[in-house]
Amino acid sequence: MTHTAQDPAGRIAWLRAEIRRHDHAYYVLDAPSVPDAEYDRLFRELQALEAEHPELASADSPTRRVGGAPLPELVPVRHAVPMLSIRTETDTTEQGVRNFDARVRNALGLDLADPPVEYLGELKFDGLAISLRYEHGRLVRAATRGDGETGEDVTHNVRTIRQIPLQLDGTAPAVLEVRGEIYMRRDEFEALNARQREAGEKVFVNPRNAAAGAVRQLDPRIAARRPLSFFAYGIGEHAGFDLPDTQAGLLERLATFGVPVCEHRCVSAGPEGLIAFHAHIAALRNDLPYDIDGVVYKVNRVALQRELGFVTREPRWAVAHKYPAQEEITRLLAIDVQVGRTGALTPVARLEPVFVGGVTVTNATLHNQDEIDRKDVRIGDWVIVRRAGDVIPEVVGPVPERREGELPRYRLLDAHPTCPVCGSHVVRGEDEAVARCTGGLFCPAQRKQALLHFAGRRAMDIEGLGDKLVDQLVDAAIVKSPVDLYRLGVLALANLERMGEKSAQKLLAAIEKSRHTTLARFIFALGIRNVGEATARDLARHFGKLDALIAADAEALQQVPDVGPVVAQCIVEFFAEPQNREVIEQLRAAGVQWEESEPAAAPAGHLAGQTFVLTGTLPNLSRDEAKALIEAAGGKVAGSVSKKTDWVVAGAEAGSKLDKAQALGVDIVDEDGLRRLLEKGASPATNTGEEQA
Ligand SMILES: NC(=O)c1ccc[n+]([C@@H]2O[C@H](COP(=O)([O-])OP(=O)(O)OC[C@H]3O[C@@H](n4cnc5c(N)ncnc54)[C@H](O)[C@@H]3O)[C@@H](O)[C@H]2O)c1
Ligand SMILES: [Zn+2]
Repeated sequence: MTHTAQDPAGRIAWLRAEIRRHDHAYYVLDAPSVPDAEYDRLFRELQALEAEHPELASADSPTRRVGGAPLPELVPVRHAVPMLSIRTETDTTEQGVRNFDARVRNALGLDLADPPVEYLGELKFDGLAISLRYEHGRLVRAATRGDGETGEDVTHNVRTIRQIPLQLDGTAPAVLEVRGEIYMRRDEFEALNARQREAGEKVFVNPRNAAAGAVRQLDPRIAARRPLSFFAYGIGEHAGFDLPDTQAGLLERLATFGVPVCEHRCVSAGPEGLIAFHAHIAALRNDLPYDIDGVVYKVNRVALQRELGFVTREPRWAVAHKYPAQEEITRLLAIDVQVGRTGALTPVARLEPVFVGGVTVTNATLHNQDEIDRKDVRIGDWVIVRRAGDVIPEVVGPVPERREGELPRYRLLDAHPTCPVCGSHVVRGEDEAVARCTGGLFCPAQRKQALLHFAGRRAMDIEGLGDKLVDQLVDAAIVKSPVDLYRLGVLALANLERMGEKSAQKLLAAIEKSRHTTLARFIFALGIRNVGEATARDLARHFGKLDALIAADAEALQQVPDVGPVVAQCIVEFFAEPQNREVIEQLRAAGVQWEESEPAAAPAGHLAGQTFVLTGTLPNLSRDEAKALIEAAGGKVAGSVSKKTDWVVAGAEAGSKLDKAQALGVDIVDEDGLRRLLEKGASPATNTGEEQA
C-alpha cells in the first residue's frame, strides 16, 4: 500500500505502522527485517511529514519513543534516569556539524560575540546500550535500554563479559550507573559465524544482532560463548560521586575505575574540530576492529548539558552524525559462478547496483550451495548486502516479506552441471560444501595452479618454474596445459620479460630432465584432488602401471591402503574426464616416461579384503601398531567409517566414528576382539613359535 503526497495522513499512518513493525523485529526479537539504512529512510520520511503537518502529530508516534518493549521472559528494571536515543543529523556534509552548533548556541541564547561552545567527539558504537549499576563498587545489576524507561535485567549474561569489571577499581561511589555499549568485534563475529556455519546453525546478520541476541538470552552459557566487548560513554543514576565538569573528564574518570573507554575521542572548541574528527574517523573506520555507524558530538560541559536538557526521546546536547550504511537492500538479479584456481565453483550474486559501505556494489559472494540453502536466497529476491571494514561484500540474507510470489530455489549443480569455463563435469562430494570442476589438467581457470603443482619439487620437479613464470607463460597464452611445457622452445621463452637466453636454456634443460620421472611423481603431479604424495606412492606401488590405475573402479582403488571412498571417488572422477585423459596421452606422446612394474601382489593373509577403522585409544596398542598388525594380516585400515567398513576397533574416548559405526550397524570390537581376529586365522606354526619363545 502506498500513499501519495496528497494523502499525508494515510502515508503517516502507514509509516508509523511499518516502523513499529520494524522496531519490534529489531528491538524485541533482535532479528531486523530490513537494514538500518532502509529503516532510517522511513523514519526520516515520517519525521519530515510530521514536521510539515503538526496537526497530525501524535504522542505515540515512533518518532517520540525510544526502542522497544522489554521481553516478557526477562525481569523488568526501571531506570531512575531514562536511557535516551540520540538525534541523527541527516545532513552528511560539514553542514551537519554546523546545524548542531547553531541549534546549541541558539538554545543557550548565545550570539556571535560569545566564545565557541566546547564539544566532545566520540565514536558511535554499533551495539547494544546497557546500564551497569555498581553499588559500593560492586556490579549489582545490568539492564538493557528497553523503551528507555524500563529495561530488562540481563545481569546473568553481562557477568560473563570479561571486559566488564565485577568490581570497580579504586574508591568507588555508593551508587554509579555506568552506561555504554556492548558490542562484538568484527573478527569475533566472523569467527562466531564460521563456527555456526560449521555446526550447520544459523549465521548472524551483523555483530550488533549477534551481541544483542547474546545479551538478551535467558541462558548465560550462550552469552558466555559469544565473545563480547564493552565501551562506556556516560552515566545514569549516581550517589556519592564527585561528578566531573565535562564529558571528557567523565570518560577519564570512568577509565580510572577500570571500565573500558574508547581511545578515539576529541575535544573541540566550536564545530571546526568536529568536522576534522568526522573526516579522521571516516578514514579510520575500515581499520577499526569493530563496527561504528557514525560519530557522536556532545556538548562537553556538564553544566551546559543540564541547561539544554532533552526533548521527548533525545538530549538537545548530543547528535549522531552517521557514515554511509554498511548494510543496504537491493535486488538479486542473477547468480553467476566463478571457478577458482583449485576448481571450486563459487556462486556469486549479481546485484542491482547499490551504494553500501562507501562503494557501489554489483557482486557479492554467496560462498556455496549450503550457504544459499541456509539463507534461502532466491533469484529475484530483495536481499540485504553487507560491506563492513575491508571484508568483501556479502549477501546476508533475503527480505522474505518482500518476496513476490513463488521463486524457485537455486541449485548450483542444476544450473551448472558442467564447468562454465571448460565444460568438464562439475561434482560435489558427499560431505563437501564445495562443488568443483573435474577438468583439473585442462580447465583454464585452474591452469596456473595446475602447472605450479605439476612443476613442483615433489611432482615433476622442474626447477625454475615458479609462480611468476607460470603467470607469464599462461597470460601470454604460451602454455595452456602441462604438455605445452614439453613443446617449448628458446624462442617463445626469449620473448618473455626478464628472461635472458641463459635462463631460458636452463629452464628448458630442467623441463627436459623432468621427462624421466617415476610413476608416483607423475600421479602426484596430476593434481587429483585428495591425492597427496603418500597416496600417489601407494597407488603407484599397488597398480604398477598408469593404465591399470586409470582403469580401476572405486572398489579396486579402495584396496590400496589409506584410500577410502572419498579419495577413490576423486580419482574415478578425474580419470572419467576425457579431457584429462587426453592431456595424459599427450604427455606420454611428448616423451614423459617412467618405469612401470607389475602390480603389487594382492595382500595375503586371512584378513585380506576386510576394512578396519580405528577410533579412540586402545589400552596396549598404539594406533600405528594396531594398523601394522592389521595390514600384516592382509587387512586394510581406512580413515572413516562407511557401509564398506567391516570392523571398527574402538578404544577409550572413541568419538563420532563409533557413533557412525553404530548408526550403520558396523561390527565393533575392542582391543581383545581385534587380537582374536588377528589370531583366528594365524597359522598354528606361528602360534607355536610364539608360545615357545
Ligand atoms: N533495521 C531495523 O529494522 C531497525 C529498527 C529499529 C531501529 N533501527 C536502527 O536503530 C537506530 C535507532 O535506534 P536508537 O534509538 O537506539 O538510536 P541510535 O542507535 O541511533 O542512537 C542512540 C544509541 O546510540 C548508542 N551509542 C553508541 N555510541 C554512543 C556514544 N558514544 N554516546 C552515546 N550513545 C552511543 C547508544 O546505545 C544509544 O542508545 C537506527 O540506526 C536505526 O537504523 C533499525
Ligand atoms: Zn573447468
